[in-house]
Amino acid sequence: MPHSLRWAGGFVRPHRSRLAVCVALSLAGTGVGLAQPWLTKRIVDDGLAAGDARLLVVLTLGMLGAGLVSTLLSGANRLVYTRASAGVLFAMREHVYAHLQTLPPRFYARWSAGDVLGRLDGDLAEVQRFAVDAPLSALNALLTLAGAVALMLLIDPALTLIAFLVLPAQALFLRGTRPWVERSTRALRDSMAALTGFFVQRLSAMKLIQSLGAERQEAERLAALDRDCLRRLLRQQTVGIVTGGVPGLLGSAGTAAVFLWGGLRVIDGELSLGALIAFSAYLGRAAGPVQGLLGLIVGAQRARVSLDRLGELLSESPAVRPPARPLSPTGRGGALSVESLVFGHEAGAPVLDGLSLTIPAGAKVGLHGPSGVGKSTLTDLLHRHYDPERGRIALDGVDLRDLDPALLRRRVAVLGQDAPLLPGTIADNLRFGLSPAEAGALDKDTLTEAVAAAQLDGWIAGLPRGLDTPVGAWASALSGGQRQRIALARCLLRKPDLLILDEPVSALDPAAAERLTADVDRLFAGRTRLVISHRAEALAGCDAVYRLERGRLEPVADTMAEVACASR
Ligand SMILES: Nc1ncnc2c1ncn2[C@@H]1O[C@H](COP(=O)(O)OP(=O)(O)OP(=O)(O)O)[C@@H](O)[C@H]1O
Repeated sequence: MPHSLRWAGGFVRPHRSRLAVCVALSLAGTGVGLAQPWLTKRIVDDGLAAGDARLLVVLTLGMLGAGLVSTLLSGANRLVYTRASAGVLFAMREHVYAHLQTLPPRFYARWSAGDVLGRLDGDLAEVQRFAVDAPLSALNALLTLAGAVALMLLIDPALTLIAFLVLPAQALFLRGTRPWVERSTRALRDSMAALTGFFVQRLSAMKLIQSLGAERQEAERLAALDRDCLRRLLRQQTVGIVTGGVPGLLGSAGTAAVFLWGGLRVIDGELSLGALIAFSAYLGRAAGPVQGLLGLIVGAQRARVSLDRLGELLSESPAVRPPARPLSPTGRGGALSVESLVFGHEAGAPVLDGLSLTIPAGAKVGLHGPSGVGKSTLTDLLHRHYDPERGRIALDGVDLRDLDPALLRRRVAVLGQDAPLLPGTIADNLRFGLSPAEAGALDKDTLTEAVAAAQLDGWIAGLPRGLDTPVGAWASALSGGQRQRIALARCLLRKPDLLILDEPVSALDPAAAERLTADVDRLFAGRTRLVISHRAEALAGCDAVYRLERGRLEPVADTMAEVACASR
């Protein structure tokens, strides 16, 4: 917890001056707020009871002025506070997102998107509330309480004692019900996270749900989650009603006692009516801060749970680290050399076990092998999503671990079987990943050229908005072939030295597969290519073909016969 609090504190620190302004505005607001009951007392006792009309006018105007100042102060406070509080939340979220961007595919295979989203959303907000709101609320509450108590003591010390007799009972009650509050809140948050997870998973698998006719089961599953959420929501509300109601009742008993004893003293002439009215107003103002302070303890416990959950996410370590002093490659031919590579996803179970491969600059090499043998794992290693456990991978003679990962991924492009696109236009997707300067330097002619080279020009010319056509949130309105060709045009614009084609034609029919292979060969002629495929069309024209088996590569003499045999 102390370490996590330090982590959260690091995001609050840059906003200290804004928060100090909030405290100053709160102080001023509290002062003005506390002056109002005092003015009421003077209006009743010195204006009304004494029949002083001039003083009555002055005090009433003072009351109006105090109301105006109080509104302005609280408005300004709210704006400054929102700026600081949102700044803290956004900075924390950006920090967690930056960490998520360093995590390997293995992390995304293990964690559900709903779970990560729940932590990015609910847990971060909980921590932000505690880190920013709690100190300010505590300070505000303490100041208001101290001011109210001081003024109550000034009006009547004995009455103050009577008023505060109920406070220990209220405090004890709230303390006792804390675990109940915490349990019900946690249960509700779990249930809401389950609902978020449901939508994240189901929306991306809607086609599957429809294809398998699982709509009814899924609707029932959602209804069950809703019922569970409603049950927990009602329980949390019941807890809220009780934990808010009982202290409220105790407070009313305290107020009744103040009015009874204070009223008797007013009747006896020992206390003025205005003093009793002002006293009761201060009593009302003191009750809120007390409950607020007790509520902060519950807030701290909730924040602790959220900090733990965020800590789990942040303790996931990146699989690779950028080198302290990256080396610059001497050549730019895209020659690849893999030496005695050993790597496994689980300790002691290597997927690649002593694999060696050399691809001279400009050569096209093919690779195939049974499903699950480690072909995609090899691609992930070549793109440095992981580092080898043993052995070495070098691009143009430089170990990948010595290259800046961003530069490596510019020089090595992967065209996979599913070419995911991001929301935006076709042009946005073509420019994706380029720096603003590079993207700005790409004029429409260059984009059109790349699109024509990828044989998308006919299709794009038929679209009313051409390259500015949005691809939609999931790009599901495009065919697999169209998505793949957009990805191919994107690869072209990045001008890689080494192109890895991981099952590039698996979604295409034989004729389209042949066309795509021929286009890639034409567009990337002279550049190094590694083609991973089960399909003979994709492996056509390779300088050498290897079979991946038991973690190593075996050269294949007759590619076509081998692949045809493997695919039977
Ligand atoms: N994130 C992961 N965590 C644990 N094991 C994994 C992970 N990714 C892959 N594996 C395992 O590593 C092995 C190689 O998987 P990989 O995806 O590289 O195979 P592949 O040859 O590309 O298969 P396919 O041709 O079916 O795509 C498989 O046994 C797979 O279950």
